[in-house]
Amino acid sequence: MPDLVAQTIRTALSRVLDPEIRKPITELDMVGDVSVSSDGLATVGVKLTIVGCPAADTIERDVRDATAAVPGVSDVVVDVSVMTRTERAALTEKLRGGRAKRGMQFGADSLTRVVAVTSGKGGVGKSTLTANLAVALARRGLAVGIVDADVYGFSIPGLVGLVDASGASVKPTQVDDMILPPVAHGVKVISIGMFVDDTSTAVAWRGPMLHRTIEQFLTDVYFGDLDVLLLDLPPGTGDVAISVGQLLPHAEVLVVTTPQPAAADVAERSGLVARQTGQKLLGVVENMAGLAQPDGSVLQLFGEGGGAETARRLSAGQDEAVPLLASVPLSMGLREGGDSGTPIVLSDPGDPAARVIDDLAAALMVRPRGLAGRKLGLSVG
Ligand SMILES: Nc1ncnc2c1ncn2[C@@H]1O[C@H](COP(=O)(O)OP(=O)(O)OP(=O)(O)O)[C@@H](O)[C@H]1O
Repeated sequence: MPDLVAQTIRTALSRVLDPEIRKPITELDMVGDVSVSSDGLATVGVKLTIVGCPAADTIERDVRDATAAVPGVSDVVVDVSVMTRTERAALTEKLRGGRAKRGMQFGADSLTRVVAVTSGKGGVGKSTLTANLAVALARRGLAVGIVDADVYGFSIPGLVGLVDASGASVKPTQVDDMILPPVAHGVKVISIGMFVDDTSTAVAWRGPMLHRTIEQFLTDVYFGDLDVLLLDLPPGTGDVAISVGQLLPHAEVLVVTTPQPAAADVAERSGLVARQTGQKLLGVVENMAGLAQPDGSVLQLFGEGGGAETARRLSAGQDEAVPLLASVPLSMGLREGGDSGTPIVLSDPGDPAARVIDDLAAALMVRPRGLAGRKLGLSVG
C-alpha cells in the first residue's frame, strides 16, 4: 500500500513545475527518494539545481502541497538537498536537448519566431510595447521570451516587475554555464541590465563586447521551446542592430515610430539597416497616437501620419508592402503599468492602448511557430 501511495506521489509531482525552467521537476530529475510510512508520513527528496536556488521556497511549497493532496498521506517531510556536479551536468545536457554545448538556440532550423523591435530614436515607447506585446502573447498561451539588448536603456526588467526595492534588476540563476532567465507574467526575460550594475558600464561597451553578450544570450540562456522571442534593440542603427542581423538573419523586424511625420526619416533608416542585414520587415507600429478627450475630440500631441509615412517609405520599391500594423494611442495607464511593473495588457486589458497591443499580438499569432514561409538555406547543386 505505501508503495502505491509513493507511486501516486510521483505522479502528483509530475505536475509541479520548476518556476524558472518551466518544466516538471520529475522530468528535471529533481525528485529523489519518495517513501511513505505505514501511518502515512511521506518523505520526499527534492534536489535543487544549486545552493541558494531562488526558486527553492516555491518548489518546496508546491511539492508539499502536491504530496499532501495524495490520498493516504497524513503528513509530509520534504528533504531538500542540492544536485551533485554530475547530476547538474546531466541536467544542463538534457535541457540543451543534445544540442552541442553553447550552440545557438535560434538558428535557421529553430521553430521559434524571432521578432526584433527597433526604432529610429529613443523614447518612442519601443520597450514599453515590447514588454506589453510579450505579455499579451503569453496570455494567449504562447511560450514567449524577451532579450533586452537595449544597451542605452535596458528598461525591460522594470517594465515587467523584475526589479528589487532599490530598482536593480533581478539576477538570473546560473546552473554551471547555463543561465536561467527570470520569468515575469509568464515571459522569460534576459536583459543586459541583469549583468551590469549601471547603465554607463554597458554604454561604454564596444561593438565586439556587445556582439559577444548578445551571442551569449542566444546560446547560454535556457529559453526552452519558445513560440516567440522578442528582442528589444537599442534605438538607431548601431552595432547591436548589425550583430542581431548577423546572429539572427531570419529575424523579423517591427519598426516603432511616433506619429510625428519628421520622425519618419530616422525610423526609415533603422528599418533599412534591418533589411540590409537580411531581415524581413514585418511592419511599422505607431506609438503615442491621438489621445481621446472627455469631450470626444482627439488630442494629437505628437501630430499625425508618422506611422503611415514610415510604412510608405519602407515599402517603396519592394515587392511586398510593409504595413502599418498598429497605432497605439497615448495612454496614462500604459505608462503607469510600465512604472509599476505590471503591463497594462494584464492590469487593464480594456484600456484603448492595451486593446490595440492585444490585437497586434493576435495578428502576430497567425504564424506563431514553425518553418512555413521561412527560407531554409538550402542550395540546389
Ligand atoms: N502610448 C503611450 N502613452 C503614454 N506614455 C507612453 C506610451 N508609450 C510609451 N510611453 C512612455 O514613454 C516613455 C518612453 O517609453 P520607452 O522607455 O518604452 O521608450 P523606448 O523607445 O524604449 O526608449 P529607449 O529605447 O530610449 O529606452 C516611458 O515613460 C513610457 O512609459
